[in-house]
Amino acid sequence: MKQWNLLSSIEQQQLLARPAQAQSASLQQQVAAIIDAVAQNGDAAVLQYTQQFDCESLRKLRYSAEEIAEQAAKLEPSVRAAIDKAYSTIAAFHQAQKPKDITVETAPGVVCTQRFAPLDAVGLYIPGGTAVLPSTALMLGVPAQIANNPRRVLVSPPDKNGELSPALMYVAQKCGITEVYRCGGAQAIAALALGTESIAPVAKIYGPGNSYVTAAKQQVAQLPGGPAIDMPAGPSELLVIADDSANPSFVAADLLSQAEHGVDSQVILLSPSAKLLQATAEAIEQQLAILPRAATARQALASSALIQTRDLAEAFAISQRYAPEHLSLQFDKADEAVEQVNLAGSVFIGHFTPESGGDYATGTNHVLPTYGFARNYSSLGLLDFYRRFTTQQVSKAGLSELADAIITLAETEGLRAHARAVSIRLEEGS
Ligand SMILES: NC(=O)c1ccc[n+]([C@@H]2O[C@H](COP(=O)([O-])OP(=O)(O)OC[C@H]3O[C@@H](n4cnc5c(N)ncnc54)[C@H](O)[C@@H]3O)[C@@H](O)[C@H]2O)c1
Ligand SMILES: N[C@H](CO)Cc1c[nH]c[nH+]1
Ligand SMILES: [Zn+2]
Repeated sequence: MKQWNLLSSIEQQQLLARPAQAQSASLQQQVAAIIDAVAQNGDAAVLQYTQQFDCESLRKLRYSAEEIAEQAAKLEPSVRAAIDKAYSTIAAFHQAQKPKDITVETAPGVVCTQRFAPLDAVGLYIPGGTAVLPSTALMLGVPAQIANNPRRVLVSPPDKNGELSPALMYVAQKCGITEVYRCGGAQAIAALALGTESIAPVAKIYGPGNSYVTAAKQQVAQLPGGPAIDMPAGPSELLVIADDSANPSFVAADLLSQAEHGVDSQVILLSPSAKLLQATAEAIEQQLAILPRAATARQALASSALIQTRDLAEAFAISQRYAPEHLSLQFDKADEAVEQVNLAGSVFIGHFTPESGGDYATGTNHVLPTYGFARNYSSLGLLDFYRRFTTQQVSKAGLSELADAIITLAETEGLRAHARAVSIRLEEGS
């Protein structure tokens, strides 16, 4: 446990540093080589890497419609019901985000519109290395379905038997996703970006993943004509601000829920109460004793921190500086503090709002910016599945109205042809 105001500014900085990401030059080169191999050899390269990393006996990338239905039918009814419940809350929240076109007459005879068009093809990456995450398929599949993107392509690394889980296939079916491929890692991202014999390229790639996936997304986005990507969504993070009114067992459970994701996850507790910090540390130990992923969580806890602050205001300031993926506020009247701590991917307000609620079923999207990018990137939402574009229509009278401004600005910039495109119309009439 550390006391914030006793630390030097370098120590404070070190305490809030994210675990080093595996973004080394050699990883970048390895990913570039995989992308190149897919560019040269298409499906054969995707298949070869998938055999190497995921399933040696894999022979076929694509799931047919019958195979999707067959896998989905194996799902246990209780999991099916859980997915149905999560689907309905996520759909309700994203449906409400539907954008509206706008039309504005900006000057007499000058009509501008802003319109939204669904992207024609979206690639949804569902991680499958250390854990299979059908919930992530809901977070990407539901908005893509509501936006009505004509092509919705799901890729995910297969298990040792070359299969994707029944839960994942049930989500695909529910979200109307008919293109499903058994491949993950950089090779799947390359296939979505460049296209292969069997996978046509997509306009935008979504979804979290490990360092290979993240590096591949960044590299393909820089190719000429390459796809757009959603955001840097890396290892999970949680920052909790709590005071004496919090229940230490709840706080400990929340911290462990994100620590169990991966060894590079990071969790932070800020509190003015030494008593709460101590009780939470004890509760973490008790809960770790019965946690199946305790080894992973322990490694994540090694680069995590419990920090005593002077008061809640100091905790808010630290949180704003860290800009966590998830921020949990566990103190009375937490709803009144949200405006002061808005630099976070998603905020969990009050004692009965566990972070895992948002991971699965409150309705918000769990694909969120990590690594401090919450400072300048948004949480994933329905709008990310659209392109926004504008139109303008100007009548002759409207052009007369704007002519002076356009011609003067064009001449100020030394762009005579721009000015002429206006004056010629007014001189020559119809
Ligand atoms: N921020 C978010 O919104 C969010 C949501 C869910 C998950 N996550 C994160 O996503 C990540 C998922 O990672 P994962 O590993 O479980 O699954 P993954 O699907 O991202 O990666 C698995 C793939 O990595 C590739 N790979 C593995 N070792 C390789 C090697 N040596 N060389 C080249 N390629 C290799 C393989 O192709 C394999 O299929 C975790 O860090 C998790 O915390 C983040
Ligand atoms: N907490 C993760 C995002 O950081 C999302 C997730 C999926 N399943 C469970 N949790
Ligand atoms: Zn989670």
